[in-house]
Amino acid sequence: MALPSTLYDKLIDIHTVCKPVASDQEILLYIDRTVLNEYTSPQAFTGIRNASRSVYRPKAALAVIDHVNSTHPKRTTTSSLQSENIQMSYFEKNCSDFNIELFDIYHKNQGIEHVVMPELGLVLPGLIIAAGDSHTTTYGAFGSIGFGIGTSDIEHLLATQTLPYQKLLNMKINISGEPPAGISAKDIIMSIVRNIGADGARGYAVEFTGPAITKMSIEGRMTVCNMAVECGARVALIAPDHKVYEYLKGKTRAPQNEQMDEAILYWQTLQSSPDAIFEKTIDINIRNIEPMVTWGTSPDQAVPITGFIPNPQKSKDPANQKAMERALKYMGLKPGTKLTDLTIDFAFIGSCTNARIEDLRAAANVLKGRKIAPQIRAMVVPGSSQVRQIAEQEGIDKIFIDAGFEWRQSGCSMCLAMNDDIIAPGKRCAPSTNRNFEGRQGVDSRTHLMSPEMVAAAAISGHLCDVRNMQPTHAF
Ligand SMILES: CC(C)[C@H](C(=O)O)[C@@H](O)C(=O)O
Ligand code: SF4
Repeated sequence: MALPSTLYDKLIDIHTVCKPVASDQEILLYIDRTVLNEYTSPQAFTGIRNASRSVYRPKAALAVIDHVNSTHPKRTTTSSLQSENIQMSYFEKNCSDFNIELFDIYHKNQGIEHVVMPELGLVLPGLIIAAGDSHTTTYGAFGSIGFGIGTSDIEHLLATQTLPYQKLLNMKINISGEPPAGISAKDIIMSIVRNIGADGARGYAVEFTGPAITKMSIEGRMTVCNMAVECGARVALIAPDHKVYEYLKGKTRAPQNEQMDEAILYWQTLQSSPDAIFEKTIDINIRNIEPMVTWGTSPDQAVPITGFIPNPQKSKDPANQKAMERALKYMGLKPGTKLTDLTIDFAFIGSCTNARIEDLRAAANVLKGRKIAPQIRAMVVPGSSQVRQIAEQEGIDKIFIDAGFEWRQSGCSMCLAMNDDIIAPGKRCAPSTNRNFEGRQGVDSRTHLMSPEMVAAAAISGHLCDVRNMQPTHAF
């Protein structure tokens, strides 16, 4: 009889090509798929070229332009900056030289890699997907192991379809309780990150379990797994269930017909054994959580919207006290200020955390028939060109435009400001993204992370605001 083991251990086991030898703790792991972007892949391709190697399984890779491209509503050869064009054309050359399928900015499937992969059905339960981007953890929503790798690992992966890998410990985060009305998956993961800290899950593969997860949509689960990396988890996992199978049915790149039936039979076996051992278990009840907002420069520096800017003097840990003081200074904030008193300059709905169609619908529910505050610049950057198209079919673009938002093309955009979507120094932004590091949205920019519904509410009122006080005017 097989030993009890976690889903993570089982998947790593199935993919192990070689066990560690002697004192070396690393195993050699088979990787099923990867997704490449123009920003983290160039050196990997250069390395392969310099060593006269080829890509071992080009069909196991998909390439997407997302990080640096312009999101200007009209896509032309001149809409991006010159440096961006150079990066994009080098990527195009690499993909064509090594036979890798590429979605360039004119392709109907272009978008943020972590939105594109699932929507095509390329993320399947039981797969291991490694990619040059830390938010590859998103794929855990499908019971797939996804993790981020550096550029030399991308080279190794492309050349061999394997990676040397150090196994992680197992952590279970069990989420119980009914979420109160007006609470989204983003609020749940933000409150977990706040609770366990920015490195609370460092060294662990986290499996999320519990009734709140079972009830959550696949999009919500993606948001949770996406942000799990913000508490240090290199792998996030949710055991696949019927919602995953339903989501995948009919997706262009997913198995079709009998192959799908067969796949589901296998996927049903992908569960942690009931008596599996997790090195750490955390129980979180979400019965009382509130919409969350970050006040500082790390995703764990967050408070409920009904709260106040915290006082570093109250922290017992001197290192934390210092970090809080620095964050307050950078953010231009004073302890004791009411969160809802903070006025904003920008509102941004985008990123691989919260720019799927479900997120756009949720924000549009709040915005319909309302106008954003006059001093604010607001933009929606759909997670993918497909999301953009669906939104246009549903008339969501009009709701955003009527409210005063710019309706842009897809990309990472203002999530990390590598193109020309940049927040000016000292300005405050309410985005639906996942990182609020210093300079993340532009030099000296100030970021308050929140859910897309909360971004919509902030854009309307001109300051941080509790979306629960703003009745939706519409429901999709
Ligand atoms: C640019 C890339 C290396 C980075 C990541 O790995 O996550 C980016 O996508 C981010 O979100 O910070
Ligand atoms: S949208 Fe943001 S978090 Fe996601 S891959 Fe792009 S830069 Fe990274």
